[in-house]
Amino acid sequence: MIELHHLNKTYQVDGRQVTALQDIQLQIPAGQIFGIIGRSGAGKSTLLRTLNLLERPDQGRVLIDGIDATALDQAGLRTLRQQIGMVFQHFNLLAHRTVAANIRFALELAGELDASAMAARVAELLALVGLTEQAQQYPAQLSGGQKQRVGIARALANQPKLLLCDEATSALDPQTTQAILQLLLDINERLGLTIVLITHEMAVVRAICDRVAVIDGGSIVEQGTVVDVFLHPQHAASRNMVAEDGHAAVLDLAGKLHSVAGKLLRLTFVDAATYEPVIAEVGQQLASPINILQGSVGRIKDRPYGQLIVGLQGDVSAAQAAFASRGVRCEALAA
Ligand SMILES: Nc1ncnc2c1ncn2[C@@H]1O[C@H](COP(=O)(O)OP(=O)(O)OP(=O)(O)O)[C@@H](O)[C@H]1O
Repeated sequence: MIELHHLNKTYQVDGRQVTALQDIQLQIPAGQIFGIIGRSGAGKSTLLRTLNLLERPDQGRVLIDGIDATALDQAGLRTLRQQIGMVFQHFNLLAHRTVAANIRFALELAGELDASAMAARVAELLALVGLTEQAQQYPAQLSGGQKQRVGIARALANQPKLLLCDEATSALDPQTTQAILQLLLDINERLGLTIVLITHEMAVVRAICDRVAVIDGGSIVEQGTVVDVFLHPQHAASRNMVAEDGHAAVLDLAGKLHSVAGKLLRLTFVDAATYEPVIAEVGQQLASPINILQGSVGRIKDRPYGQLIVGLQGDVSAAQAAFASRGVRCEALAA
């Protein structure tokens, strides 16, 4: 478990103060994939770097499994950092070392294994990220996705309990992004390690995260499960992020449907309800037609969801009760 308590960070730029982090309060459960999403300049990198104290907060505490990282001496910090791997947007590989030697470098720095143990560990890591065949190639001979696989293998070399990902897929095309996200998901499930990632894309959060915090202007403006934040964003910054992931219509439609007769409802289906003929059943039960006006379906991590705006001629409370009894959230919207 990682706990951030009242973190503040200000930079001095040309004699003026730039607030990068403002009273950050976060709890990141062990074993989860936790996303921090925000626009450029929101404070994501600064926040991520406070987790391994690459950036020291001006105020506040960073607790990792109950240990206050901000109070550690240099030796304590070195030990802590060995338990934290980091993956970078631009890979940060050593150009003159082969793939295997790039991964081995992390083991050499830790200095805990002899040569044969290092070779065995490197082979294991290459297999984990699917690069056994490329072991003797140099970074310049690799695709972006392969470079990031090396970056991930290197970050995992010393068996960290926490992996920090700094826009790990932002330099990759959409297909490669999906492959790298699946690799991170696989690693999280197989090794049980906690992953904290920063991104400016809700699609990344939706694909693999369990929980998400939205950062805006250096403050956390919203946090929760991805299902809650994605389907019911409360803050304007979160709504914009969701909208950019192609979910705008359902979120913003309500105000544009003045001409529709009846009441407007937003229905949210998650998991099993997604596959049931709920609309038809409720329409029959209430003996009033339900008119589908707009909709969106997809997946949040491994969970199917659907969100519909419907028009209803009948009684809203009865409809809400009927939908609730079938596991569907139903909100009345102001038309
Ligand atoms: N070393 C620094 N010196 C001065 N100002 C900084 C420094 N690092 C960050 N900042 C400022 O702090 C604020 C937050 O920056 P940060 O890099 O954390 O944001 P970000 O959300 O990661 O942005 P991006 O997605 O563009 O990387 C910005 O206003 C930035 O200009």
